Amino acid sequence: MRVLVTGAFGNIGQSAIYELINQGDKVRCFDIKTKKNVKIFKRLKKLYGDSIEVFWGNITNIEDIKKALEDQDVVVHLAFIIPKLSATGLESENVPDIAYKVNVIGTKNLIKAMEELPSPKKLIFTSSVHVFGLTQHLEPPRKVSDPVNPPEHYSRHKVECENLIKNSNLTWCIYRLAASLPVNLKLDKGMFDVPLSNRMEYVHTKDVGYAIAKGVRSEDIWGRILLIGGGPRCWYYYRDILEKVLEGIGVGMLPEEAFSNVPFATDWMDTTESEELLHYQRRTIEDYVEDVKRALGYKIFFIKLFRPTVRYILLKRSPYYNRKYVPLKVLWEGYRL
Ligand SMILES: O=c1ccn([C@@H]2O[C@H](COP(=O)(O)OP(=O)(O)O[C@H]3O[C@H](CO)[C@@H](O)[C@H](O)[C@H]3O)[C@@H](O)[C@H]2O)c(=O)[nH]1
Repeated sequence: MRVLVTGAFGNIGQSAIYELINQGDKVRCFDIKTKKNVKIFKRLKKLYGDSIEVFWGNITNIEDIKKALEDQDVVVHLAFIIPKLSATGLESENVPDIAYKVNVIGTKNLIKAMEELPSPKKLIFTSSVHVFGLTQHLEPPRKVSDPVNPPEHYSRHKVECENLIKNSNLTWCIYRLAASLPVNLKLDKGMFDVPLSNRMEYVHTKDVGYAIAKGVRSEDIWGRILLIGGGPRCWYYYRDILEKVLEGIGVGMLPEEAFSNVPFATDWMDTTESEELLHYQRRTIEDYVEDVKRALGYKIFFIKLFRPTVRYILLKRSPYYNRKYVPLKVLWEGYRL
């Protein structure tokens, strides 16, 4: 199959490309031409040869999309400005107008361009658990039949896009993703915005890529909204996820007072249907930590060596950590080489 992937060089995009090519599909990547994306494409081209091509373009320009759509069978639409750990370096909540243009107008353009084709194509769109809103007071897990209640620009954009897609004449499937962290993890101050006691389902980016690749070839997913998460064994509190990652890379867990206590829009989800259809739940958070360690390589030695300094720098980035001086005990906690 020929698959057009928008936002191909982001976190989920790169995982999807790998799995699509692995199952024998040809991938056309649609993304903005930045230095970083050009570098990623060069690396992927070396690995995948004729199975991959690129179409540099802007999702806000419908003519770019029309050209990219030629001869494709399925579209996987990932291009979006997300709230945290965004590949673009922009965060939807800081630049809501720019984000709206890319997220909603971009999706509108894509739908319009696809609808104008002689035979409209299939579309997989990645939405997010965020659309359920702040649900910590409700009994988990979230079900697909639960109402949406988007609390921020990003999830309002997702709900608007979901509705546009549902009301289109395309053959569509919507994947609402749980928290899926990139393997090349950057620890930025956004990590402090989630309360440690917040429920959060984890899903490995490679498993999302696998679910997308399986979905492209599936007969059964169309017309459905699927909740895509790691399943009950990946039902965590944010504290568990963060602790595993920070311990794994040698930084060590940071004190509770550095974190927000305003609830965050993540939760556990009922993924029974998606797992039955796609059989994608293959990895756990432990696999992720190993992947992050591998990606960091020798840098882990230096993180461990300079652990108190790294902890100091991180804590000073927290908008919630009000202490003028970070106690030595906090900085040196768990230090060993
Ligand atoms: O105008 C733009 C802005 C962004 N992008 C690309 O979109 C991708 C976004 O990637 P990233 O920021 O790493 O996001 P992901 O973690 O991959 O986000 C995926 O998963 C999210 C849910 O977790 C969804 O909201 C997103 O749509 C989906 O791309 C990148 O390649 C960007 O270059 C564009 O093509 N055009």
